[in-house]
Amino acid sequence: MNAFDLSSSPSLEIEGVRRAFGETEVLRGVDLTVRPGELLAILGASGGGKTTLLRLVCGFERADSGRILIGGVPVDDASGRRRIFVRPEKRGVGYVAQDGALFPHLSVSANILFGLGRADRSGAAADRLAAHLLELVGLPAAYAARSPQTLSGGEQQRVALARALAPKPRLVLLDEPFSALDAGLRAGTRRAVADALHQAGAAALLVTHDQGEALSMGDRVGVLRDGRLVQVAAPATLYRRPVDAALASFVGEAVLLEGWAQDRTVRCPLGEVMLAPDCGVRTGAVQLMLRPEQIALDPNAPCRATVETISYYGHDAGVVLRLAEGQRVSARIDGGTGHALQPGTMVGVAVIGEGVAFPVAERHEAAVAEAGAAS
Ligand SMILES: Nc1ncnc2c1ncn2[C@@H]1O[C@H](COP(=O)(O)OP(=O)(O)OP(=O)(O)O)[C@@H](O)[C@H]1O
Repeated sequence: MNAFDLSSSPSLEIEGVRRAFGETEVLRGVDLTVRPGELLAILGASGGGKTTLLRLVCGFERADSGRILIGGVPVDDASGRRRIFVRPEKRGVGYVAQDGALFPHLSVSANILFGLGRADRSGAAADRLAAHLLELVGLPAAYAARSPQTLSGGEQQRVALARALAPKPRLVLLDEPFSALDAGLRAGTRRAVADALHQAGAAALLVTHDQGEALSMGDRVGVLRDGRLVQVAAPATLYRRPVDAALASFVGEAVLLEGWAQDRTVRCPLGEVMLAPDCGVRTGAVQLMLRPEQIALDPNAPCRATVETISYYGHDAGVVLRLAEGQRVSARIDGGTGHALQPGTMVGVAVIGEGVAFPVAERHEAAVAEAGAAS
């Protein structure tokens, strides 16, 4: 077994946690479980309470109510009569900050071993441990003697992860760990960090405002909104089956159209669109949600639209189409086809696959029903 195989490490449980600063309630009842060995990404807007959540788990903040358990052991319990609060250094949690926060006056190796007891920080065993951790995060063992300033930002973040893993924590917390990296370094560093965490078997909670990061790294992704987790699901489920229209737009680009649902189809300005079987929508006024890659240009399609704008990205292109009834929809199409398009061109528009529908509030329902009956 790998010396850093922590797959038996227990998970994190957060139960009904609330935290306010003055009058502002930042977390309003958060419930979450991180399974052993799982990388769970929390996606939320800036100022939404992501860092506060991590600080609560670390023990840098205290919950106003609710409980936090690490490995089944309560570390912060404000739910009962007896207040429990375990100090940060006793929680067995590793932390990777936004900028890595490496000590510039220490070597890479000394940084990695910093969190260990004095006796474990020197000698042949310490050197082997540093080399092993460097290998785990995908860096050459020769980096041990280097100074952090001589490393790229992405390499520094890998060293920060190696440091967080050195004391074999039960849980690693990552607070927007790639936000300071440029796009070129970000993708590779994300992959290296996710691989190292999985190899170490460490459970991890990562917070980010970057949906691409959350979807690509998380085994599951939770969306924090208005102080609550509105959905926690596998990345593909979150993308394909968001629980509401606002979440659909927050997690990727969404095409939202008003329509009327009946018998697993929605009648909308794009024609009749099939609904996913697990959509669970009853007959009535709905907002139909499709993703831009589900909107295809098809000369034979009866639904017609005018090309308004084309954004060419090379491998693909984003096209804004105006339907006959005036609604705008975004399509993501093949780059070559997009390059050949001209604004003002009339095209046929078809839908690929099934949509998801959200019931609209009752006050809209009457108006949409009326429009549906008239068409
Ligand atoms: N110690 C504090 N005292 C008062 N207000 C605080 C404190 N810590 C956080 N807040 C406030 O709580 C809210 C949430 O902050 P937090 O840092 O948790 O958000 P975030 O989602 O991590 O944001 P970002 O993505 O911008 O880092 C903010 O409005 C912030 O100003």
